[in-house]
Amino acid sequence: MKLLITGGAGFIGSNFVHYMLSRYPGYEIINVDSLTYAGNPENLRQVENHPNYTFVKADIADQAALTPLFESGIDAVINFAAESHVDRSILQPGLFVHTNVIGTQTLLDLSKTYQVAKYVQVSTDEVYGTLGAEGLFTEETPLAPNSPYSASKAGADLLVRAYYETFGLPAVITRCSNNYGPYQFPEKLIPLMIQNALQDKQLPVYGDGLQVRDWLYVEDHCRAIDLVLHQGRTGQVYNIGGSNERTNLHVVQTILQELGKPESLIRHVEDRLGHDRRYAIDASKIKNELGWTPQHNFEEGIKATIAWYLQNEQWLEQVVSGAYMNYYDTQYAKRLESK
Ligand SMILES: NC(=O)c1ccc[n+]([C@@H]2O[C@H](COP(=O)([O-])OP(=O)(O)OC[C@H]3O[C@@H](n4cnc5c(N)ncnc54)[C@H](O)[C@@H]3O)[C@@H](O)[C@H]2O)c1
Repeated sequence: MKLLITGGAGFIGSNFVHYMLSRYPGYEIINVDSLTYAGNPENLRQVENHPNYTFVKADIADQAALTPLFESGIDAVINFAAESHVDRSILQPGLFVHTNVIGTQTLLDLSKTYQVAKYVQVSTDEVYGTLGAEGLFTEETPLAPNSPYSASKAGADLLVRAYYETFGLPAVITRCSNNYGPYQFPEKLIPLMIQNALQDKQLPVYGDGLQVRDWLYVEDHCRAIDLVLHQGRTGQVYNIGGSNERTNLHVVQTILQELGKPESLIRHVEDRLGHDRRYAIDASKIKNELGWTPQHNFEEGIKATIAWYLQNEQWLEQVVSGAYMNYYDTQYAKRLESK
């Protein structure tokens, strides 16, 4: 089987490339990634010489660059490539429309033209908007995105649906909750807090920190996508979530405890604009239909994640020293000063 994976140099994509090459050594994998600040070739160093792995640096919205890859015969596309950080989408919505909407539409067109057998769109629970204290997102929950990021992902999901309905493209959508684990860029909550705590820097927590997220260890997400790729019914949406609801504050406190650092490092900062209060997933469809179950609970997964960052401090230093991270740090510094 020949797979085109996009965004494979990012957090979830690189975990998926590792997962697939070890689970299906005979599969051929082409990884297309434009290497934005979030894409890091170091994430794939261990597999770069694998005989069945090819890396292609390209923008998923660049049809001319992608056409020869599709001409070479692709069985399935798994689209991870995205601008993925909500805070950045508030600063630069246009970039999110370019990659998440136009990029997806470009992949859909090529998948249609070259008749790929399966197209998997990796989406997010954020397209459903926010929940109150009760309830869960099901696949029937109406889309109500609140950030430019989630709006661009919802736009992509609607295009995928339209290509299935209009052209019969064999497409399927997954909507997953918050992931954590190795290779996550340290602008996202868990690696950012680990990194700051290790350096005895303040840990900026938005608002009261009582926003709830449903955390899933990245390997469990990879296994879910593997099942959807091979067995998921086309035209369907599958929610993926770990039933690990935790407040952001609890997550930060857990990291501090694990690292033996004081809670006095926590600094509450002005809340994110339009910050969703609670996400929680009903994953019964993928569990009942495809037999998926998460294998990692939060307590064990967060320990493994912290251990990985401790063992890979060089990786952390390398990504943090990038210009974009410094730019981003200054945004945080401004927020801290504004309090
Ligand atoms: N991280 C999460 O918790 C989470 C949860 C649910 C769904 N998702 C979705 O999963 C996917 C992967 O998320 P992630 O956290 O790994 O993101 P990430 O930001 O870590 O990685 C994104 C990757 O896409 C690449 N990319 C960006 N723009 C591109 C373009 N125009 N052309 C080609 N490559 C481009 C980047 O270089 C990077 O390697 C995204 O689609 C995201 O919406 C993420």
